[in-house]
Amino acid sequence: MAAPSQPQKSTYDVIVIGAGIQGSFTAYHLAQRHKDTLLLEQFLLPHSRGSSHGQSRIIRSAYPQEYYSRMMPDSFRLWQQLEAETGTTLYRQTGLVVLGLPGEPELEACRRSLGVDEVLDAAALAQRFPGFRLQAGQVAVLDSTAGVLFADRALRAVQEVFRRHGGTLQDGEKVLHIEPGATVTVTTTAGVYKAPRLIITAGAWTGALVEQLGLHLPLQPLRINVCYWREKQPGSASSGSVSPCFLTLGLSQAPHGIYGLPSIEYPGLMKVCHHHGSPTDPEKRDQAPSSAPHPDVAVLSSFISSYLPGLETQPAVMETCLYTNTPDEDFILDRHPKFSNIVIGAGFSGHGFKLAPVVGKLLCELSLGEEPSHNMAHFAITRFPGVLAAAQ
Ligand SMILES: Cc1cc2nc3c(=O)[nH]c(=O)nc-3n(C[C@H](O)[C@H](O)[C@H](O)COP(=O)(O)OP(=O)(O)OC[C@H]3O[C@@H](n4cnc5c(N)ncnc54)[C@H](O)[C@@H]3O)c2cc1C
Ligand SMILES: O=C(O)[C@@H]1CCCC=N1
Repeated sequence: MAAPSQPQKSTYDVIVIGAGIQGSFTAYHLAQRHKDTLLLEQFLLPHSRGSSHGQSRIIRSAYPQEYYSRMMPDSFRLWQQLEAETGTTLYRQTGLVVLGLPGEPELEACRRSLGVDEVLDAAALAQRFPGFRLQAGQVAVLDSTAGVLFADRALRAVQEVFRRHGGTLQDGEKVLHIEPGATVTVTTTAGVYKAPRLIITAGAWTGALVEQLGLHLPLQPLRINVCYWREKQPGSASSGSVSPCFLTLGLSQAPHGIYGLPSIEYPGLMKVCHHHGSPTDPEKRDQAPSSAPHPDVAVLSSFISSYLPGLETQPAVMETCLYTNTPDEDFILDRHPKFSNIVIGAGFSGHGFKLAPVVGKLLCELSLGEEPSHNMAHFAITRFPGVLAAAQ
């Protein structure tokens, strides 16, 4: 006979909506500060419907924008802390090469962000990493700190520590309504909860959730094809032990950028993706016909023939994932302009995973009314005009 069910607890110090990597790290920091925290997730965990699933993500210090590169030491430190707390390996150092043209402003900014850097020309790159072929005049900047984060494992680890610190994670429970006020009331498919503070980290669903709070954020969800490409000779081009991650900056063949990771999750298959996708509604992402032409795959095939000749030019595996882009591709980490006890973390624009430990810390600090530990100027909601035009 089932035990009689406990009356459901309904009041917390903080409620966090969305248990992707950003919401989970936010909840982790709150629980470590002894805040009684409820983390709500609409899908049963683990799931592959948002942005944080899959085996791998790039972590790197090289960033064209110094406000991200300055956060990276803190982020590496917090990832290591999570590894120690859970006794799991979450990161493999592989190095990363940034491919571009010498003098190109973003590439030069990346070089500066590294402090000490190493620049390889086509011949030096081919000698060091035989899988890569640069075109004449192009160079590669080497970030030796970079590597691969084991994404699914990391998400499990951070949620495990959150729970260990007394946090409550309820999955399969979708937030339907948010009532602002000194006490915020959150109604889900299963209950009603109250807290003096709310944090929204709902990924591609954030735009719709904050609309009901009178906020129109310029967030564009994109459907991304995650492509894996087979090595012509297994082990030749891209083995995880000898090959770095890469990304392109400012190459005319790939204006949005292309990035890749060595064969780690699927032996013999290298992950190479376009840093762009097609606009989508997260509720309708499965309705895209599978036979639709994939212009990004054509871009990738052409790039692979030129730059990674050891790979076959048709993808062996294709999965999907979501980006949520802002117009400037900078994050949104801010309080609601009218309801200061509601904090929003969104718009990670396809590069937020590596920084999630810091994002979580900043959202926790904002919510608790503390001085944020990094410069927040680039993440303000007010950089977008007219967001409150529809305010209640
Ligand atoms: C293909 C791909 C490659 C990437 N590569 C890199 C990389 O190499 N390096 C890097 O740093 N970053 C990378 N990123 C970006 C990174 O993965 C994302 O920035 C990050 O995962 C965003 O996390 P999130 O928590 O904001 O979103 P999500 O993981 O989508 O989490 C939001 C959660 O909120 C839940 N939710 C939404 N609405 C509700 C509701 N009403 N009620 C309850 N729950 C709700 C959702 O179900 C979801 O689980 C990549 C992203 C993709 C797609
Ligand atoms: O954030 C990252 O490092 C990756 C690679 C470059 C494009 C987006 N994500």
